[in-house]
Amino acid sequence: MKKEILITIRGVNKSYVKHIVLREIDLDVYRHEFLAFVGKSGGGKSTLLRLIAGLEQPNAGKIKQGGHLINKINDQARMMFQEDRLLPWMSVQDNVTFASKKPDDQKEAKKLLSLVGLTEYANAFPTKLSGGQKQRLALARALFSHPDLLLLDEPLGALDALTRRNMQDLIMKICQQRKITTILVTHDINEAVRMANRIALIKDQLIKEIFDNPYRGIDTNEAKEKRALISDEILNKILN
Ligand SMILES: Nc1ncnc2c1ncn2[C@@H]1O[C@H](COP(=O)(O)OP(=O)(O)OP(=O)(O)O)[C@@H](O)[C@H]1O
Repeated sequence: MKKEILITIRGVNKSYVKHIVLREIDLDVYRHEFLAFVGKSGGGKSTLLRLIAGLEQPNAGKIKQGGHLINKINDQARMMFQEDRLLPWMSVQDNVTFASKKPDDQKEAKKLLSLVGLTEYANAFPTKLSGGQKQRLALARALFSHPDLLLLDEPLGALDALTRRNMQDLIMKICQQRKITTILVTHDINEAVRMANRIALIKDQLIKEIFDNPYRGIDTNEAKEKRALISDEILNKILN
């Protein structure tokens, strides 16, 4: 089956003052894929994500989604961050709908809260939620307007190992079910290799290499071993 391209990035450079963060970035993102960006801290992963989100503009080159130039905030995309960015004065359900009272929005919010396992907290305030529950609510909010593209900037970084793993599974399941193209920035190479079908290594301001990962989301011993090998290879390439 021919893969459909959702996003094209061509010849993108990004600098801050005289500090070059990204250069000569060429990348196609396929519709419905799960792509991860990995690399050293400060290497430009979040910058590339913000460029795709239209929160920043490149100094040179073009980014297009569905053929349209991203030259302002990308309204087809939603982002999730390490911090939950919830609105503490609104109920859990209002955080999903941004306090819209339209019956269809309420219905969709209920569906999303059920999907992320927060139905019983719909009328509570976010302060009642644990860290993991807050990130589940942030996920529900990001999914609210049926985005084509989900941009995840280290959203699981502050969670404990078990909660993190459950969130990884939930995100993978929902993105697959809802056919959402997803790009994840993570420090955790094992997480990238567990979740993504392609992993792009950003190094020396470039996309150095893209690793295909046919073993994502499979929990057999063989798949785990193959993923461990891919993780090792990526780690070696980051370090050398
Ligand atoms: N708004 C900004 N103004 C100036 N410099 C910036 C700005 N945003 C990012 N940078 C710089 O660009 C470089 C890349 O930052 P970026 O956050 O993209 O890296 P990263 O790979 O996501 O890092 P980390 O994994 O630590 O989050 C860093 O040196 C950072 O200091």
